[in-house]
Amino acid sequence: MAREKLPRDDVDAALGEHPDWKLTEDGIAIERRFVFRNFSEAFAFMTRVAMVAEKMNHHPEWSNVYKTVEVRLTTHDAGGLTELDFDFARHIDRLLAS
Ligand SMILES: C[C@H](O)[C@H](O)[C@H]1CNC2=NC(N)=NC(=O)C2=N1
Repeated sequence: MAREKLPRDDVDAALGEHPDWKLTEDGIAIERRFVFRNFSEAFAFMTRVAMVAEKMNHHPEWSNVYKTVEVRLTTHDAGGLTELDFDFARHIDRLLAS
């Protein structure tokens, strides 16, 4: 999938399909905060997301404090949001459900 920056209308439409993700202030990324029962579950989630990132060759900007993981998705090569970011968000949301 090309790393083509999405027009704002497409971003808004995609955001509608991913209600748990918010557009960042700078408008070039989407972000979501996950809170788990403990550090171990948070880290297990990060390990699974890392495997998806490697498979997609598309990597998150993220932070972890104890049982909280904050994830920011953007396409560095495009300087903004692409389909890959929303694909990645969908994969991440599915991990939560599994
Ligand atoms: C060379 C390699 O394919 C690129 O640097 C990939 C790696 N992972 C990436 N991750 C993200 N989020 N954006 C990118 O543009 C990107 N590019």
